[in-house]
Amino acid sequence: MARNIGSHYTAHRVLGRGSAGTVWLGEGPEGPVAIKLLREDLAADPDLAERFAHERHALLGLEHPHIVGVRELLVPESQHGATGPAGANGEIALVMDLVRGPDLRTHLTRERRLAPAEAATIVAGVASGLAVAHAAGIVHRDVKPENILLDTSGEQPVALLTDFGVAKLIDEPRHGGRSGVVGTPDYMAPEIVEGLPPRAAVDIYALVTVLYELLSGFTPFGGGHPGAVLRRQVTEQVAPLPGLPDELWELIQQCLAKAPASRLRAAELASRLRELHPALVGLPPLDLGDPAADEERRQASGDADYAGYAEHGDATAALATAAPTRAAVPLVRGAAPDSERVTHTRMRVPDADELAGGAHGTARAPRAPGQPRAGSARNTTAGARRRRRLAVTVAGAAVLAAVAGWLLFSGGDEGGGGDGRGPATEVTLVDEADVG
Ligand SMILES: Nc1ncnc2c1ncn2[C@@H]1O[C@H](COP(=O)(O)OP(=O)(O)OP(=O)(O)O)[C@@H](O)[C@H]1O
Repeated sequence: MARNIGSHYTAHRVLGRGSAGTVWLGEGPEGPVAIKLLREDLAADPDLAERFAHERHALLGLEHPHIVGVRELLVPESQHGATGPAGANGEIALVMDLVRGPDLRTHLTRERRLAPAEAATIVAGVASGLAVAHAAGIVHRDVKPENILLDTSGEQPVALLTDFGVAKLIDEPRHGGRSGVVGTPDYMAPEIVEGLPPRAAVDIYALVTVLYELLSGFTPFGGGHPGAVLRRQVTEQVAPLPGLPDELWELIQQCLAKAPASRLRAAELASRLRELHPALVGLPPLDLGDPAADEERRQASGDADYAGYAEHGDATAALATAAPTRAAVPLVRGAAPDSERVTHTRMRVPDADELAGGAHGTARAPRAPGQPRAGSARNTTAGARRRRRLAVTVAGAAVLAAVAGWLLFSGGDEGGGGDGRGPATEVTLVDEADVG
């Protein structure tokens, strides 16, 4: 049912849901738009509304061919002061350019692996958008395939990064309150796990993790329990992908360096990928085996919905019929899932004995390059439809450091069940719903 958003916009139908809210297909004075309505509990937080209002210029000022433009920001009347228009009914809404096409997750789920030239083009575009944001002092903090949209309305698909600044705004500590770390473990740079403040290099790490995933069909350190994923981010080296040109592989390794300063900057990443592009043209997707799973995945991803995006003449209708393919995935503090298909798991803070107990059971069987990690939800067909994300809320940096230490020294890829002790740290594990 249509609803009014502010005085100029109408939301018609849901395009998709994320952890922070729901994205609607809407209409404004200048035509179709996408409207992201923040969850009610977030919008009701006066501090958060204030932060959004405060960041109005940054959010609205980011303009780049590879960034989804934010046209308007609506915040509750009492909060916005003289900074901009009010959202109706106490809502916080971001009015965005409507992108006519699937997100990169949907595309990758269907294709399983992309040809190196296509992957490089997508990532180079997003990197050039990041370069502009970083130059403006804005770190995205949640780069992942779900936040990269593919505009398929032109001759060539164009990748656009969305959700700029939202993770940061939601994650900022309340006055005198708890600080938090929000993210998606598979894309989380090691320095975040170690409790350092996220700088531009975390976006590079996440984006090149996306590049690796586009090429291989899996993330370098994904699979198993989120705690194990975070531990690998800090301790493991990335496994090589056989068949990649050396220069591309070297670039990937450099950008997945544990030390943030060793990574390329966004503009360098974009230009290096563009320089490499001619050598990548014509290379097929990596052959890492398992064609039966490829076909199953393609069917499970819903060819009919996807085909709708390719109809340039009626892209908006295609968007409408394809939505929503995934359910809410709470990543954020106090997330209240609005889907019945999500689950939560809690992981407690280790006690002193466990922290002192050191490593046990961390050894994993060696994995041939390209082979799925044992126990990896991501790398099974079912796993393609059930993705895991994580919210880590900590009561201060000291607790985060303890958790990081525990992640480093505790064992077991599937461990982490809690017994209710140590409520200071909460890890919320969410299984994303079936996209089929
Ligand atoms: N500007 C847009 N134009 C068209 N569709 C959009 C736009 N922004 C978001 N969407 C659709 O809405 C869905 C939900 O977006 P949203 O940003 O809320 O969540 P997410 O990024 O998938 O998850 P999370 O916020 O939990 O990381 C996206 O997957 C995408 O399909």
